[in-house]
Amino acid sequence: MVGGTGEGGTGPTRRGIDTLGLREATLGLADQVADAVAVGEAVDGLPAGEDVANVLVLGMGAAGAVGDVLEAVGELFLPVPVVVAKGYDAPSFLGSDTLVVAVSHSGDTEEVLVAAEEAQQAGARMLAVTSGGRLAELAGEWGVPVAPVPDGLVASRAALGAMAVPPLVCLERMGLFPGAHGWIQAAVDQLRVRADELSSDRSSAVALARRLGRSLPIVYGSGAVGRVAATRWKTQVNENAKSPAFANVLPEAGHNEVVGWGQNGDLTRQVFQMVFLRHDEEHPQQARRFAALETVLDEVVGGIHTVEAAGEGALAQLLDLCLVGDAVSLELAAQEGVDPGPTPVRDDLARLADT
Ligand SMILES: O=P(O)(O)OC[C@H]1O[C@](O)(CO)[C@@H](O)[C@@H]1O
Repeated sequence: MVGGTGEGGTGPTRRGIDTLGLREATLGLADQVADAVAVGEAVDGLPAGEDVANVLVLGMGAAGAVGDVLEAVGELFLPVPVVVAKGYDAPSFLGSDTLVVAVSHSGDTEEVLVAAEEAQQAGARMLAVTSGGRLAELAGEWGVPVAPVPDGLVASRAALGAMAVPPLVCLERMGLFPGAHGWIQAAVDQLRVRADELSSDRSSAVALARRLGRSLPIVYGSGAVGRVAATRWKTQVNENAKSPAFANVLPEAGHNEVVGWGQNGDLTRQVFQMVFLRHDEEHPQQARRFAALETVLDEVVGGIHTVEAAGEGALAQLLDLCLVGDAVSLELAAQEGVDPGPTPVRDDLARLADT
């Protein structure tokens, strides 16, 4: 369910330009997840699961989001901690009892390659998730198993299922995530239902994008599921709609960020709208806090919208929220006439940093 306050409403929508075909790839998440199960099952030469003390995921941007998903799953289901490293450096606990999952769609993301080399030198057990590039070459040299990302997935940010699911299946095969197949199947079932709804011109994503208009969204989620989904919403709005967006996690934000709301309310009301991501895993006390937050924020933001996850289990609900956010980001792009594919500012940044 998507609901809320604020201006706008449903109506005929423009699909706009989409040179990479991100919309089709995004709405195909259910098939992507289902296909990725077979990829995870086919990975050869997995390291032993015995005595794995921790899991370290290396990834940047959308591949870092894969790490966030694995971290949330770890928090909810795994007997060992999962940590995500989004940068050049691997954490100091890295050792032979660490399972390192190096994720890069292109296989050429510099930070991941540097941290993966460090992991290899530390004698970590490794798995690479990539469609090729230098990471695939290194994996070949090191004898590291690879979960291949299939050709045809247009960008890292449209390959969340293809990159996150094989490691989950591998974790199950290594004895670290019993029941993974069942939770993944529940996610596929829900993603099919959601994609049906989202493909309509009068979908909840179209309606929410219209209400958000040209405001800056601030996305709040709670717990592991809400934290990861809110961050994914933010980054997808950034990358697809090329718009500023922000995310924070409850209950922590209630202890600091929320304290700043109220001052300059005339200004914040013109600029920001809130999106609350709700799910069945949230702490009962959190439900009361969301209601209280609506009262506190009502006067100082342009609108408050609630998106409720559906599906059986935490993984289904997490991916469900991600899919809605992906769709909203694409609708925001369409309604502003923005092509979601190219990311010129990031390309400029990389060029400037390399000169
Ligand atoms: O999965 P990859 O290819 O490592 O890309 C990770 C991130 O880096 C970029 O390719 C470029 O910054 C992003 O599109 C992506 O989110």
